[in-house]
Amino acid sequence: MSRPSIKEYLSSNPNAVLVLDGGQGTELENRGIKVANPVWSTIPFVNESFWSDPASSDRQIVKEMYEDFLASGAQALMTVTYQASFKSVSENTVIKTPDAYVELLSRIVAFSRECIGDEKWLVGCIGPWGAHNCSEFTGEYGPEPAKIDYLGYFELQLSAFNNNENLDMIAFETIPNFHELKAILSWDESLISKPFCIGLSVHSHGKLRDGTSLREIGEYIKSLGPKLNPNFTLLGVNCVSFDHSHNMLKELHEVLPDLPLIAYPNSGEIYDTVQKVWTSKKSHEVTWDYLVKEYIDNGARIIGGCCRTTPADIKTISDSVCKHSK
Ligand SMILES: C[S+](C)CC[C@H](N)C(=O)O
Ligand SMILES: N[C@@H](CCS)C(=O)O
Ligand SMILES: [Zn+2]
Repeated sequence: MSRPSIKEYLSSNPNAVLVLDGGQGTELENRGIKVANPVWSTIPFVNESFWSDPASSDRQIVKEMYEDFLASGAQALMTVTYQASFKSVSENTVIKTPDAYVELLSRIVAFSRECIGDEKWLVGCIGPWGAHNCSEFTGEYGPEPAKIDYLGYFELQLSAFNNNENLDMIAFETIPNFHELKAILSWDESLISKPFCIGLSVHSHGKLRDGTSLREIGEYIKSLGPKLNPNFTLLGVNCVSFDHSHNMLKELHEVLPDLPLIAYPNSGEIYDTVQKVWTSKKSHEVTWDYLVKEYIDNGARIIGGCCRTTPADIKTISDSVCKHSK
């Protein structure tokens, strides 16, 4: 393998800041793939022609998307598996069995690795429990969120990613509910056996979508002490309001000053979960350059973009990372 472990790289290069790619799902949508369906951005891969037809246009589109993110300066790139839980896939596609599902994930990871080459880090993306019913921007997980079987929901995707050497890190993304976060943080090395990060889904007013304060989350993580899985590598925010994201990072950094952070906000648009479209009201009171500096000043070690951010945004981020990191 020609690349170092991402966790070791971050710890032995304490001033390095890595650039992550942008919102793959919405970027695929920009390029003509219809992602408004129950498995969202994973849709191109569930069609057998993606694998059997070398001239498949979807195959070309995914390849070109990765090429453009790489050309923009991304050093860590994500698999397009946000809504690829076994539940979402088996209930909504022709892929029904655990074996066929694990084979699908293995094909996606191998294809993504082929697209990005051996030098870059590949991050296995896992969306939250709430992705399957579109509650990732509300955190409303029903009357008994503590009783949801989170492990049962994530287990197959997680073990497939743990066992895949093409993946350098696992990212739990857009986590909106404190019970879900606590469940993930309770899993030891036998359940998450490679470096992992967690992106929180935070309201623009600065609380987790379910109302928990970031301070309480930070205090909870501190209270876990040595019980924390040593593979837990970064905490941060993703798919949050562009204009408010730096305040969230600041609050996390204040309570967890030694923990590497990750930040990748969305474009500032709002997702309509019924129509599955983004409102076009993009609000940018600040610039990427301002945000990148604020993120770095507040402990960010990986910076990128989430939904509706494009290769052009990643190029801007990459330039600002060069300018502001030491
Ligand atoms: C806009 S993405 C982050 C989420 C997609 C949503 N779970 C849906 O199914 O429409
Ligand atoms: N990283 C995901 C979206 C998370 S909200 C994707 O773009 O597919
Ligand atoms: Zn997003």
